[in-house]
Amino acid sequence: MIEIINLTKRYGNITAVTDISLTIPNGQLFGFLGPNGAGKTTTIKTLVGLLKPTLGTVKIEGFDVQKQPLEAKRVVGFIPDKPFIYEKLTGREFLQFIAGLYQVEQRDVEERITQLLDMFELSDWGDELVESYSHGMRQKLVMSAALIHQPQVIVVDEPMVGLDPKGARLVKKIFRELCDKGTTIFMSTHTLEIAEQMCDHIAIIQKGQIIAQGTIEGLHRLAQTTKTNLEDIFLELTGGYEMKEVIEFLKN
Ligand SMILES: Nc1ncnc2c1ncn2[C@@H]1O[C@H](COP(=O)(O)OP(=O)(O)OP(=O)(O)O)[C@@H](O)[C@H]1O
Repeated sequence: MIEIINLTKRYGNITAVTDISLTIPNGQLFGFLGPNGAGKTTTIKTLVGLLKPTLGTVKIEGFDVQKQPLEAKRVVGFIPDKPFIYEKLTGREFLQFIAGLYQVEQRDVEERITQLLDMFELSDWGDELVESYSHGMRQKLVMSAALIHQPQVIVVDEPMVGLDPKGARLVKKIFRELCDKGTTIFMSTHTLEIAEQMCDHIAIIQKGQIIAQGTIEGLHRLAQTTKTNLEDIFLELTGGYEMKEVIEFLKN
């Protein structure tokens, strides 16, 4: 479970996030949808303890991310949009390194790595250096690393950007299976159709404020029946050109 309570984040004079509150229950695949610069990454970095809120509180599985950072970090897996990976390690070595940081029981590490490489279709690449990986393979390796300690909550920034359609469908399947087993996923995206294809519940952020939230059906209804500017926002968010192929593939 994730709780965001009256979160505000300012950078100097710029207010990136203004008083947002959200509760995401266990097992939900939650979509955080908004155009560029809306405040998605700022919220995500606050959620995982990389930024300190100006005001408000963020809790992961009941742990206050500011006051109980170690407890919170133990139960969360973070997949950033611009990940850092050690190029001179093999995929397997990178996962061993991350398992060490999370203090995964030594006797479980190899089995877990084998499972993850298999799950993300990287088994043939586990012993190759990361520097030889494609962008999509790196992304799948970073996702494997975020799952190594079997977190109850996953926070992921724009997971589909840079994946090819096959990779996107694999990630969609893995996320759904994780949620079905009770994992909570908080996922940002700037593409309405990605949110539509993947998420149980969506909140729309614009200029740092939540302007609507609900199921995708509920949001479409709201866009048609009220005098909000939701329709314009939907137009802005609908199918970024670069995502068209991925979206088509996800629909099947
Ligand atoms: N380190 C920073 N210093 C100053 N302003 C920042 C900083 N990081 C973000 N901002 C500003 O805060 C606002 C929200 O940015 P943020 O990166 O959270 O948006 P986003 O929704 O993730 O956008 P994108 O989809 O482009 O990644 C923007 O106006 C941005 O310029």
